[in-house]
Amino acid sequence: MSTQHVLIVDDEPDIRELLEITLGRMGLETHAAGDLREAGNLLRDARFDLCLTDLRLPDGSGIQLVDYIQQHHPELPVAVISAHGTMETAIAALKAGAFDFVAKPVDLERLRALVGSALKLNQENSPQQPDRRRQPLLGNSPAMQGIRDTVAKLARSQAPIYIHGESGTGKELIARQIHDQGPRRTAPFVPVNCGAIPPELMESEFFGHIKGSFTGATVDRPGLFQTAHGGTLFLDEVADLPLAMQVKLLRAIQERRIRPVGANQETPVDVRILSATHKNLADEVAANRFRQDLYFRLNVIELQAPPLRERIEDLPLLATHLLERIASRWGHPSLRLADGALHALEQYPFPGNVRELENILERAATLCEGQTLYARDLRLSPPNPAGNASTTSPPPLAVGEAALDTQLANQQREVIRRALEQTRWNKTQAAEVLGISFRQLRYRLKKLGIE
Ligand SMILES: Nc1ncnc2c1ncn2[C@@H]1O[C@H](COP(=O)(O)OP(=O)(O)OP(=O)(O)O)[C@@H](O)[C@H]1O
Repeated sequence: MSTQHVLIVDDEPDIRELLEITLGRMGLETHAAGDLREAGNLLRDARFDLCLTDLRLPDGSGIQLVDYIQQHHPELPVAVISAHGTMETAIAALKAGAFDFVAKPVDLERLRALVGSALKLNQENSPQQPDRRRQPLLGNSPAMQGIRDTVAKLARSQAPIYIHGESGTGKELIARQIHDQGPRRTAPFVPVNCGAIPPELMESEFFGHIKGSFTGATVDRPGLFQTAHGGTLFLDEVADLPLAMQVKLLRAIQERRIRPVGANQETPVDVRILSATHKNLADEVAANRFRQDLYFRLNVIELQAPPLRERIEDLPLLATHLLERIASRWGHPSLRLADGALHALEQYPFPGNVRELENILERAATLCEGQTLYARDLRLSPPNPAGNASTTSPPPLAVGEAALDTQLANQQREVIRRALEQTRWNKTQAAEVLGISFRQLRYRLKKLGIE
């Protein structure tokens, strides 16, 4: 691989030297500039793979350089070095498009991790491995196209992103895309439903614990931060975090260090934080249920996931895609929607958004006869304005009881397995996802013969 070039912009010779030595040891070629003007000249004359800039320069601010690079060299990742206590400027730099920041005094381990991630960005152009497990973010509505463009941009940065949107609008899918398209994609994406962890276990879930730290801690156990090291931690339903945990989380994010329960030492962690909730986080702050300082740290960049009813033009594409998924999961031949059924769906408000669409189609696929789903198979709750659709529907079902039972059992098995996989086999969380109690889940696992 050819040598990679890094532009270092800092007016302090000591820091420049430290950076040049550290990066040189990583096999990188460094070029240094003492101010904005010199940096501009170097950027015009040579090609760089990364730029590291101080925020305070003799002839201007590092944010100006971030802006300049965004405009003239959008492919070049730029990270800023901020003096301690200027967190707000560092956040402003992230908003301007810097991909990350490192605080002074520079922690060399952290610097090396940052440089490593930045240089992976340049390999982005290599063709992506097709990955069948990756779900695309579907929809050609202007709103969805906008989200895909923003995701592509945000994936390159390390800035915390807060995704706001109603339940089932695809917030987790968006977070996954940000992870999958960024330099951290080979490391884990760890989703956590903050509302599903019992408060007394929260600290140990997030930070891990060491053997003997409390009754039941029989082995050392890593927490979510350690599991996500090098990757992304997605805090879903972040508004549900208890206040005591919010303080600890803020500290972990700020210091980029955690202390496992019962440990004497802190451990450095390198995790990008994405978060989401269907609640209005600003309202939660106003009601003193969410800490303002944590809100500012999480909400550096906000993304809105639009409700399905506001981009109903995406429905045919989504429905086709979801039906393909259902058919292939069940080993069915392809399924299709009758025109009347599509029309009925287009009139429906979808309070549960894409997830609800998926559930409606899955249920309809169980109930329908043959390969076509008709309006009445959908069982939409409000009065169906496409009432005339029934005239185009076939006669009532003639499926035998036993066959229906088997289909329903298969469907349940499938949905439960998905919930378990999604929650990394955490039965308490899986029960929550499924909207049933833990006992009910245990009962069903036994009944359906799932181990
Ligand atoms: N644009 C989309 N394209 C394809 N599938 C989508 C899209 N949006 C959502 N989905 C699908 O809808 C389901 C719900 O999405 P997801 O879990 O990301 O929503 P969410 O907003 O995180 O939900 P919740 O608020 O309940 O946590 C998933 O199966 C997801 O794959």
